Amino acid sequence: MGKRKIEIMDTTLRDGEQTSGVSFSAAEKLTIAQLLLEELQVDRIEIASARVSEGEFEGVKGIMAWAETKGYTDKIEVLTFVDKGLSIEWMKKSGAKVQNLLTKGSLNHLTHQLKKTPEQHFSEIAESIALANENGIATNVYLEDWSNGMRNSPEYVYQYLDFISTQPVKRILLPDTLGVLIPSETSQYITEITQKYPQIHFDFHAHNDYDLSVANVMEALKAGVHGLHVTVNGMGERAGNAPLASTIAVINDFMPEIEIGVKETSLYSVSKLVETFTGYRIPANKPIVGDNVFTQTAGIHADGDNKNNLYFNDLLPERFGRKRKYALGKTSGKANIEKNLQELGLQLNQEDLKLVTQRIIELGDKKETVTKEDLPYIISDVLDSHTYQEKITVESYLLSHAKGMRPSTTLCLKIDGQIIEEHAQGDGQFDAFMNALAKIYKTKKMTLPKLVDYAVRIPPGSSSDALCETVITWLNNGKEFKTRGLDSDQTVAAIIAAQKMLNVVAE
Ligand SMILES: CC(=O)SCCNC(=O)CCNC(=O)[C@H](O)C(C)(C)COP(=O)(O)OP(=O)(O)OC[C@H]1O[C@@H](n2cnc3c(N)ncnc32)[C@H](O)[C@@H]1OP(=O)(O)O
Repeated sequence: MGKRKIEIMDTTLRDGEQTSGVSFSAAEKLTIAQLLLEELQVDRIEIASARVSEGEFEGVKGIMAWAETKGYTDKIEVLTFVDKGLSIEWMKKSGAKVQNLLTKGSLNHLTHQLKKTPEQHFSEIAESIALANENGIATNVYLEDWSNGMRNSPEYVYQYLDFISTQPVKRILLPDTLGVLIPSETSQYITEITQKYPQIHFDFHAHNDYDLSVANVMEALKAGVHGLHVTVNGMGERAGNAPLASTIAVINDFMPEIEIGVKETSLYSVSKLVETFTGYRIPANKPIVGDNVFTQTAGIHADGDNKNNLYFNDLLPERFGRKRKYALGKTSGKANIEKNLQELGLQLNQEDLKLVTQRIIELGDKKETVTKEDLPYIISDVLDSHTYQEKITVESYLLSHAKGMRPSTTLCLKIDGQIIEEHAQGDGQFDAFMNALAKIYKTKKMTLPKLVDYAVRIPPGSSSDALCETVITWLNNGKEFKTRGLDSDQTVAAIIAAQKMLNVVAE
C-alpha cells in the first residue's frame, strides 16, 4: 500500500506569536517564512491574524510580495474573522490569498461570545466565504473550541459540518483550542468525523496544555486527518502548540504509512533562529532541539557507547544537524573523559587519566557540568600539580568584600608544619590575600616573588558559571615563571595559582 501524504501547516508566525511577550518584526516574519517553506519545506504556513496592527499588515504584505515571485501564494494563510468583510478587505490590501476563517466549533462559544444562533452564524459564514471567493481568496475554516464542542454539544458540531460541507471551502481545521483532549478522545472524535465526511480535508490543531499535543497528533493521524498544525519550538498561547521537531520525528520513526516532506536536518537551525528572534529560550531538555538532549552524562552510558553504541536510540543527533556529546561532571567515568579527549585529539596514559577523572568529579561536586573546552585547562592543572611536592599549603582563608569597606582577607598558611595566621586589606580580594601572604613571609624572613602579570581566561563558549583559568606571571631572582589555577571562582583560581608559586619557589 502506498504512503498517505499529510500536509504540515506551520503556524509559528500566527499561533506561535500568541506566546506571551513574543512579537516578530516584518523582516523576521519574512525570514522565518522563507526558511519554513524553502529550507524545511513545510507544506503551508499561517502568518498572521487579520486586522491586528499596522506592523502585522506590513509583515503580511512583505511575505506576499516575496511569495508572488515564487508561486507560493496558495501556501500562505491568514486567520480571519466573521466580521462583515473587514478581514477580507485587510487581506485584499495585503495580497494574501488564503483565509483561515475563525468560526465557532462549540455551542458554548457561539452562545456566550458571539451571542448568535447557529442559523445566524452559518448565514454570516456563508457571506464571508462568498465575499472571499469574489475577491479571489480561498477559504479554510477553523471550528474554534471544537474539542469541547464534541464533548458538550456534538449535535451542534454535526449541524455545522452538514452546513459547511455545502460551502466552497478547501479545508476544515479542527482545533483543540484549550488543549483538553486525551489521545483516546482525539481518536474517537476524529474517526467519527472523517468517516462521516470522507470527501473533506481535515487538519488537526493541537495545544499542549497537558503535554499531550504530540500524542494527540499521532491519534489524529491514525484516525484519518489530512493535515497537522505545528509551531517551531512548540510556541503558542499558554502551553503552546504541537512542536514541529518532535512531531516530525515521531511521524518518521513510528508512522511508516505517513508521508511528509519536511527536512529533518534543518529542524535545529530553524529552531535556533526562532529562539534568537523571540528571545524565548528553548528548554535544555526539549526533545530534538534542546541543548542537552544528545548529551550522555552518566559514566556507564559513555562506556556502553564505546561498546557497540549501547545507549543510542533512533534519534541520532546527525539526523537533525547535531552531534552527540559526553558531559563531564561528577557522574563521569573514564569513558566520558576519553570520548572528549578523542574529540580534542588528546591522549593521556592511564595514571593521568585517573587523576583527571578524579579532578573532574571533584569539580562536578561544585558545579554540575564541566565542558569539553575546560578539559585542556584541567589536564594542565592536574598534571602540573603532581610534578612537585607541596611544602607550603593554604590551609584556610576568609575573603570579604562589602560595599563601603576595603576588601580584606584572613589567611592561615602552613609552612613546614607550622600554621601562621594573618589578616590584611587590599584593593581587591586577591590583593588582600597577597598582602596577608606578604605579612607572613615578612615574619618568616622569607622572600616573596613579585607579581608581574595576572591573566584571567574562561574557556571559549562557556557560560557565566564556567571554569575560570587564572595564569599569574611571577618574578623571582630575576627570573619569570608562570603558575595557573582553575576554579569556577576567579579569586579562588588565583589563590590556587599563588599556592603553586609558593611551592615552586620553596623547591
Ligand atoms: C484559534 C485562536 O487562537 S483564536 C485567536 C484569534 N486571534 C486573535 O484574537 C488575535 C487578534 N485579535 C485582535 O487583534 C482583536 O481581538 C480583534 C482585532 C480581532 C478585535 O478587537 P476588538 O474589536 O478590540 O475586540 P475584542 O478583542 O475586545 O473582542 C473580540 C471581539 O471579537 C468577537 N469574536 C470572537 N470570535 C469571533 C469570530 N470568530 N469572528 C468574529 N468575531 C469574533 C467577540 O465576540 C468580540 O466582539 P464584541 O466586542 O462585539 O463582543
